[in-house]
Amino acid sequence: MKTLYFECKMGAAGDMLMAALYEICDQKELFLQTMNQAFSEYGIQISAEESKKCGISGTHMHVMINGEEEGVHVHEHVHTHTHDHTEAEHVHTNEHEAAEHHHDESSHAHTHHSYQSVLAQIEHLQLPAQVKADAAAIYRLIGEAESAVHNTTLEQIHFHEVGTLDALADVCGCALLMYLITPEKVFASPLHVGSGFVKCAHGILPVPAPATAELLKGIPFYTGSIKGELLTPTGAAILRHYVEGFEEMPVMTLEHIGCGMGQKDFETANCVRTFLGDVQANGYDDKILSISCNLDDMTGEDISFAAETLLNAGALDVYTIPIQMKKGRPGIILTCLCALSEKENFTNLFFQHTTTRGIRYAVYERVKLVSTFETKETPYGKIRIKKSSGYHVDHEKPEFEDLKAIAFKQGCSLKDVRNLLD
Ligand SMILES: O=C([S-])c1cc(C(=O)S)c[n+]([C@@H]2O[C@H](COP(=O)(O)O)[C@@H](O)[C@H]2O)c1
Ligand code: NI
Repeated sequence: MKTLYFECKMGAAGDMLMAALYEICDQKELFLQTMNQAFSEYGIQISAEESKKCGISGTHMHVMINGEEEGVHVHEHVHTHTHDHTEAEHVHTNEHEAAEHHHDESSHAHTHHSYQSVLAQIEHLQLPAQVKADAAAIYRLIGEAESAVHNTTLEQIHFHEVGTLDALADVCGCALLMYLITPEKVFASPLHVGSGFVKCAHGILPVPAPATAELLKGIPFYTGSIKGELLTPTGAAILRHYVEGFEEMPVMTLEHIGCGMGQKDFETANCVRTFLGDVQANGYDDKILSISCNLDDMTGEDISFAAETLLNAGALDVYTIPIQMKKGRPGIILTCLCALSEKENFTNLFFQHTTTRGIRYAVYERVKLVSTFETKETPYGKIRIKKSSGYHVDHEKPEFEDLKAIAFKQGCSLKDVRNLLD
């Protein structure tokens, strides 16, 4: 089965995803021609250039607007641009601001885009209907996240950076490339979001930015030690729209590898990698590492902190088992499951956050069913249905986090929410 895997160990922004997809697309000329024709009326010119980071060669996508690169905002990983607006907060909810408007400031001219105006721009583009539908769905995700963050409605929100023309080009570019590549299955790694703060039109925001955090609901992500915004709202929305599962890379026979570069340089190569290949339809087998230690001198609070730290660092699972240790001491086994490649990282975390002086490793062979998601509409919102198949079985199950969110919001039982699906 033709499978696409996004490796987001350095997060993702729209331009990085577009570049990573461009590298694995075998219709590069057609892509550039279609995009440049569709966006010519906006003075946008898209080109692909070789970029090297840490000695690795990849592609950086240049989005030039009237001859200037990515005018209003930069899709790099530490956004240092500020807009010195006099308004304290920049989600505009006034009636008179329902259409686009501009601020002419001494330093720059800055446009705000309503959700409806972005949808109208997408509809007007000369792109295949499926591409426009995907781009609109991605902007709906961003719009819903924005309206949740600012406690307003889709009709009233105004986008700042995410509504600019270069962001629109990134979203449409990714949608067109996905259309040309046509993978049957799409997976991604858990997402590295970065840490610290980011400056943007709203002011200084914590990382992940609030809109990004909304978009991450139900998706495994981690912060890590790199300071800066690694995952942007646009990157998160594109991945949320296309990706069926955020997990370890399945066992696949590779055909193409892509490397999409960000603009900023870090000690670690700042890129999204794409892997396109064949995954056996029956499920897939791989190996995982189990790391354990016995503990008899940590408090419940400290053990819980250690477990949470391991999960935040990207562990596949963390659990404790009560045991009876020597000298009559009650204790626990703390176990973390992770990818083999993460052995050193998790070993360091075990020694840093527990009192243990030794840890044990076990490598397990694992088989997994192939999972896909479908979304069902209910009167109280969407519920994702996880479908798992392979090894002569087919299961389906509503996502518990979706059921829980609706049950809490409506003040009803989980059974009531499950009944909505009948
Ligand atoms: O444009 C808007 S409305 C916007 C909202 C938010 C919130 O978290 S709320 C954050 N940002 C920041 O702007 C850039 C956008 O980068 P893209 O690559 O997604 O276009 C980023 O730094 C966001 O954190 C914008
Ligand atoms: Ni503004």
